[in-house]
Amino acid sequence: MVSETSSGEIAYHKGDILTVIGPGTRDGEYRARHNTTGEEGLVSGSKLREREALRIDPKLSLMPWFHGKISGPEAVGKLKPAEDGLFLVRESVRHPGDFVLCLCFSQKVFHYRVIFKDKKLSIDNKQFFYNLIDMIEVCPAANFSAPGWLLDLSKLTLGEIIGEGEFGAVFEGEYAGQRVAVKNIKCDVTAQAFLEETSVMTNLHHKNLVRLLGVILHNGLHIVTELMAKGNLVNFLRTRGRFAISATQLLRFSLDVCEGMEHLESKKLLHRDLAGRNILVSEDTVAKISDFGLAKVSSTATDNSKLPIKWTAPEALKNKKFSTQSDVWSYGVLLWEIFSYGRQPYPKMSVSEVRERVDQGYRMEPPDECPPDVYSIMTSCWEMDPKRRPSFHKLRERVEKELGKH
Ligand SMILES: Nc1ncnc2c1ncn2[C@@H]1O[C@H](COP(=O)(O)OP(=O)(O)OP(=O)(O)O)[C@@H](O)[C@H]1O
Repeated sequence: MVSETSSGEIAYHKGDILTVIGPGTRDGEYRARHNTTGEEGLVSGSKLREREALRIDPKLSLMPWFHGKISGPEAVGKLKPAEDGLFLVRESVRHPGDFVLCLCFSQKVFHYRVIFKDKKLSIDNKQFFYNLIDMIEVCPAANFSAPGWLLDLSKLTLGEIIGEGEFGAVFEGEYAGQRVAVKNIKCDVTAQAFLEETSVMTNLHHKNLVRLLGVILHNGLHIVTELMAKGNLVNFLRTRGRFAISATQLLRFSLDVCEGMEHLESKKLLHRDLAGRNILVSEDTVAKISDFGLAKVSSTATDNSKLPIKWTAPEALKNKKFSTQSDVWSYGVLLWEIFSYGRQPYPKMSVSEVRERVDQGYRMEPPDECPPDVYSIMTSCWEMDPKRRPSFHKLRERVEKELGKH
């Protein structure tokens, strides 16, 4: 996502950490990405100070994954049980000063040597980092976990089609004895973009985030996730309705989604397409967020015309300013969907009308029989000024409190 001020300069405060990603348009200027907001833009070199390489101290709590100078077999011992995605970084015994990343996949531990070139670190010689913390934050997510998450085609059995997405059909299936959902993406370009984005999902484990098991490269790309037997939340609510679903259940769904979003917030990850259609319901009626990390694929590949206008915050529509706060706006709309039992937001209004009127301060009425405190949570998510919207952490507390009353 590229979001910049009108002059193309990146917005930052003193002390923020930026990653230089290339030269700027003028001498002494760089293109940089903000490590926290993810924004990209230009910055003058005179404003930058190189972040010092962090001293490698095994006690440093910022790096619980750093285990100092230990041998390969010792690392394997520490990574037991070898759960997929579990990793540590060690200093090589044979080559002191060299670092090795040890990553578990499929009961095995893979050792990747960390390349040190021009005072920078890399795993793949493509992306370079000033220190291990930055590398670990990005690498398992972006570069080498995706190949590690390749599943075995022979263990997959495909069943019926259970859904149809923008990029292809979704099948029910079984993988190594587990019930799964499989999304098949045939278009090469889209598949490549998805493959890069799914690596974000591999690192996220939370009870309210749909779990990605891995991918299969065959006939395009197959994305294998846990099966969410009760389908998407909007259909779930519409087909059962207010006589079958209690207000407590609606609050439980609201809390489920909020907890999932709080987890993304804590990892500084954005969803960008939070909406009822992207929430799935499990066999035991737990709501989980899907398509996180994937939303970027559609928003970078397309222009504004593809944005889900009715769910997108005004500043994101206007200046592409996506942030956790713009996800909070969408969460407010999602709450409205939940409490109206799956109605389309801004009923009877066209998207252009919504855009214009919301900008002028119009907000949706509460759904029928919506508890006033829940409506007040929604409207707090729809503050025009993103800074005035609550965090997901705060929202979780408010929804929990509401649930306590039921
Ligand atoms: N893990 C799953 N378990 C059960 N059903 C699923 C699962 N994933 C998707 N589905 C079903 O398939 C439908 C389409 O899903 P998909 O994520 O492809 O759609 P989408 O929201 O259009 O996403 P995208 O825009 O990424 O293609 C969902 O609405 C849901 O009914």
